[in-house]
Amino acid sequence: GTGVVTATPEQGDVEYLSPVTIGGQTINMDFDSGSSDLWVFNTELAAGSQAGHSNFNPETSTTFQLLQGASFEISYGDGSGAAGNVGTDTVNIGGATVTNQAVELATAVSSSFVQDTQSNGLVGLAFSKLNTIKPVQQKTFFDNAIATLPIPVFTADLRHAAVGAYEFGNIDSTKFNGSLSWTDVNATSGFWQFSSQQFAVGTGPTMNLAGGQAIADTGTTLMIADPSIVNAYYSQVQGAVNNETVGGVTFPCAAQLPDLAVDIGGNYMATVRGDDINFSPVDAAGTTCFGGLQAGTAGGLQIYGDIMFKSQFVAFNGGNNSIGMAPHQ
Ligand SMILES: C[C@H]1CC[C@H](NC(=O)Cn2ccnc2)CC1
Repeated sequence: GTGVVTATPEQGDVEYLSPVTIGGQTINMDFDSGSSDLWVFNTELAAGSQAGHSNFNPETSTTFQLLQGASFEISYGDGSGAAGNVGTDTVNIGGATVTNQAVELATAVSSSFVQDTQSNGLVGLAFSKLNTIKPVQQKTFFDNAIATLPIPVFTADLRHAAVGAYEFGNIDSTKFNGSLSWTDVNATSGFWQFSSQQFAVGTGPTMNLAGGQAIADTGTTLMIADPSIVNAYYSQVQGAVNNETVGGVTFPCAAQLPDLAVDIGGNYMATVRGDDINFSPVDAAGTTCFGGLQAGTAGGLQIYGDIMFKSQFVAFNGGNNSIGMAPHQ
């Protein structure tokens, strides 16, 4: 069958949380198309880490089975991480159900996860080759579910400060304008990766980024692009500065922010709304704002995170390794 769950943004759209039922216990988790582990806060964790969270209890699940000798250890691009043991259980996401899903029970989590009490773990939706379970790597929920889905697809419909949805096995055409533009994905890296070699700032000329590559990453809050794109963009924003203290580009909150169009696989120019590039105030007075578009390393992999998803409905096709995109309706 298909599955559909809400995707509810935390304050400031830092991340989006969706209900996942594990062994009959429903827990709000962060769906991450940039990683491939499903790990959860649980009763094995130290009490101090469990505090404030929903904690899966493997002992009260009648379907949980420990995977003897298996463990996981994952670290994320922002320096956060988790590690622990592994079992299997029935995982149900809005009706899409996998009976023998690897469920990773963290016994250690980094402080940023402990502090974020709205989030109780991640559901990795990148390719299974990135799964960190040892000695035997396990599959993602999507990989396990794909054969039972009417179509081998999941979609992300993320919104600014509003409830959106993740859907498995169905493309809801009422959620986007026009038709989806499809692009082949290079899964070699394990990410939903595509070429992104052109961009345009506002109504300006299309510019080239030779060899540009990007991934679609729902688990990253911002949009991390090549410095050439970031410089071209903020050169059009009065008062934009590279603010070392804050750790990125800031600008006056009243600034007029142009849209940014980025090439998706040579097939489609995805327009990211300027409003969504005004990410958050950095000062109490709300005078100075932090940019949703920030620079990565020159020539490095670009990470199109939630800032892009707020403008674009995205379909991930695991049947033919492609990504479909269209503006939200
Ligand atoms: C090379 C890329 C670097 C950025 C990676 N994204 C994340 O780490 C997103 N995330 C998940 C939990 N906390 C942050 C994806 C790989």
